[in-house]
Amino acid sequence: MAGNGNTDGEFSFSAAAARDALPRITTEKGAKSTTSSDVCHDDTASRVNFQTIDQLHSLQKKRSAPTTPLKEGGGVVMGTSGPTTPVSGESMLQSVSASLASLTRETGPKVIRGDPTSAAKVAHVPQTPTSAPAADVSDSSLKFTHVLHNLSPAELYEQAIKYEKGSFVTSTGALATLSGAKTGRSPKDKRVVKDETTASELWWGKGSPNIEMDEQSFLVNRERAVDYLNSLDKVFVNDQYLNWDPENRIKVRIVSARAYHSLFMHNMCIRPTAEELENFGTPDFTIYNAGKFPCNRFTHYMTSSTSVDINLGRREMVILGTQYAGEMKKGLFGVMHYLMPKRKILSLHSGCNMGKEGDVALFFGLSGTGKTTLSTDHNRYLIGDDEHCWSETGVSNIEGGCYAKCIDLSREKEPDIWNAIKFGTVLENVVFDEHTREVDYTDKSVTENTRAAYPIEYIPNSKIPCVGPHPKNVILLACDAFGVLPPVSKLDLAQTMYHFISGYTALVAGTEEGVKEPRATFSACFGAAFIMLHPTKYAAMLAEKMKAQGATGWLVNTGWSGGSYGSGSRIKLAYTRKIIDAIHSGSLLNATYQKTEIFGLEIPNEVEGVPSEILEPMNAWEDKVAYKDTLLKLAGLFRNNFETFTSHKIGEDGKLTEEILAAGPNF
Ligand SMILES: Nc1ncnc2c1ncn2[C@@H]1O[C@H](COP(=O)(O)OP(=O)(O)O)[C@@H](O)[C@H]1O
Ligand SMILES: C=C(OP(=O)(O)O)C(=O)O
Ligand SMILES: [Ca+2]
Ligand SMILES: [Mn+2]
Repeated sequence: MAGNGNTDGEFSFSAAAARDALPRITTEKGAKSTTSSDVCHDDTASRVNFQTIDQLHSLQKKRSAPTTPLKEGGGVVMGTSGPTTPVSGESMLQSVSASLASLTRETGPKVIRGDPTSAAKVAHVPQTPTSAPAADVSDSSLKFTHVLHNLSPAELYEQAIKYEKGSFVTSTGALATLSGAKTGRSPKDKRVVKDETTASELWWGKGSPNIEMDEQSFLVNRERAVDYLNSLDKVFVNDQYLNWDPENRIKVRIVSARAYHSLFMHNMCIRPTAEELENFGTPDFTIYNAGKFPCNRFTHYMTSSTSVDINLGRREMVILGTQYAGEMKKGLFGVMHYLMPKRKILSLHSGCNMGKEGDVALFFGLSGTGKTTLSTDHNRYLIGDDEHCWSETGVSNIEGGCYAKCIDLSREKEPDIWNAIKFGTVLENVVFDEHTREVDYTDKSVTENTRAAYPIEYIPNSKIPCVGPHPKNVILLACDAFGVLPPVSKLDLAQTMYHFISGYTALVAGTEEGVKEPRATFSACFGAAFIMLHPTKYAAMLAEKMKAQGATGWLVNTGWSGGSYGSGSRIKLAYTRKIIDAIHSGSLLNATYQKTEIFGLEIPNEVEGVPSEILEPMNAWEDKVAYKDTLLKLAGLFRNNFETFTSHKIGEDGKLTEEILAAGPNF
């Protein structure tokens, strides 16, 4: 779309007209105009730039001025009421048309830019002429699919509110949405295409998150998603980037049915500038998100109506039967876990921040252990809350946004996250007052997994670009609902690797009535759901990098103290923050330590601002016998879990492997 040089007559206001859109009230005759007889003078005398209501409305919106001249001339023009984008041109439409092309029919979709409700005619990409016989023409090939390409948050708000039930503006300006039946990820419905290459490269079998599917079944699901998307009046297309490391940036395209999904990815991926969008070209990876439209069980490998399918060969992902937006971000994370190690870059399920002195810390941990909460630290620069890369040159965030849990969110405890929930932020599955639209963050009526997705720059001290030097501290977070792991312990390299490979956390079993027993989870590399290669590959890279950089490992229990869930209590966030402060400042490195029994963890005798009684977990338990029993129980769970890894070597270093095996609990 041309900036101001549009001459095709379909769109009639110039930038200058827009600037002077509303008539100025002039008071030429000074005091005279204030007399009662002249009161209507300005009204009658003022000149207007519009003759009709439609024209008036057309003046309300000023043409977006792209930051660079556009290549394709002024052929594509928006209507007067539909959303606009600063960048378009035929190349984008052609590229989207290719993305949406059917694999089973001769004819591709007719794509057209802009909102279908828009009054004006807009340019479209005609179908590529093919030698298809007339008999192959179907109704689907006769209709247009409108493409809403990289809409702005404001436009996406309007789309969501107009067309998506359950979309509302909250009192702080966030967009409240509902994700439908699925309010969390569906790991059991994840499928990865097993072909000749991936059969040997990826981690398959027991413990692996990669449940296989064949190419044919993938194509069936892909066609299902594409047909569904093409059957809609409009689809949303986001062209964005992953990874702030410019040399290892990936171009992603997300085709989705909902404005909610488009805004979510707008926030979560890296947002291209108008110039970058202009030159975007062909994406490296494409997601077809058909949302609520299900897969079906006549398709091989399908076991439910939800399927999240990754095809690394085709560089595509298909989502059917779930609208949970986290599937998209975590699906792409899986792709990075495949692509980055090939380039000798370690992908990390961790938060990351940096102190004023340039000291970088990583926060590993499973969902709910505190990556987002603890990496968002008012005294430090936020590099990212969830997905990172560690290359030869340092760390980089994969994403452009954060995805915070909102349950029990409070302004006092987490002011930066609280303040990030404003215009542009997607608020999933929260409950709010129907009149004031104030959100009740304690309300779990829809789900316990309420979420806010916001651009990283909504955190005031975010580090843009989101890159930093090599980490100094590697913090492993475990929310131990058994209450036996110390609030903090210092780890040697072998222990760090042991706990990294174990990937332990134990949460209480959600909202089910009467469930008192914590449920232990072991998830290799603190993110088994997302890794693609065998865990030992990532572990070997982490060991090598930590060794080379002299980084220190720490294990921090953000869970229970003084008893298991039910008798003890969760360690106060304020205490955990003090512990983290002491790690960052270096003061904890110089503390005096003692070793715990069984797990052999080095625990400090003192941490500033934390009651010393809780530092040794046994002290905090009244019932010492129960403590010992629980500790042994947990140690047994660790040992069982690690059995699958005892036959694997970590990297080339046989000695390290032995040390790692010896770094587990002794009993
Ligand atoms: N001591 C603590 N340390 C960290 N988080 C805590 C603590 N106590 C309670 N919490 C809560 O636990 C949750 C941690 O979730 P989050 O930071 O989103 O985890 P992740 O990003 O690892 O999934 C937050 O809701 C936080 O308020
Ligand atoms: C989005 C997710 O990440 P986390 O809970 O780690 O923030 C998820 O696991 O679905
Ligand atoms: Ca998080
Ligand atoms: Mn996470």
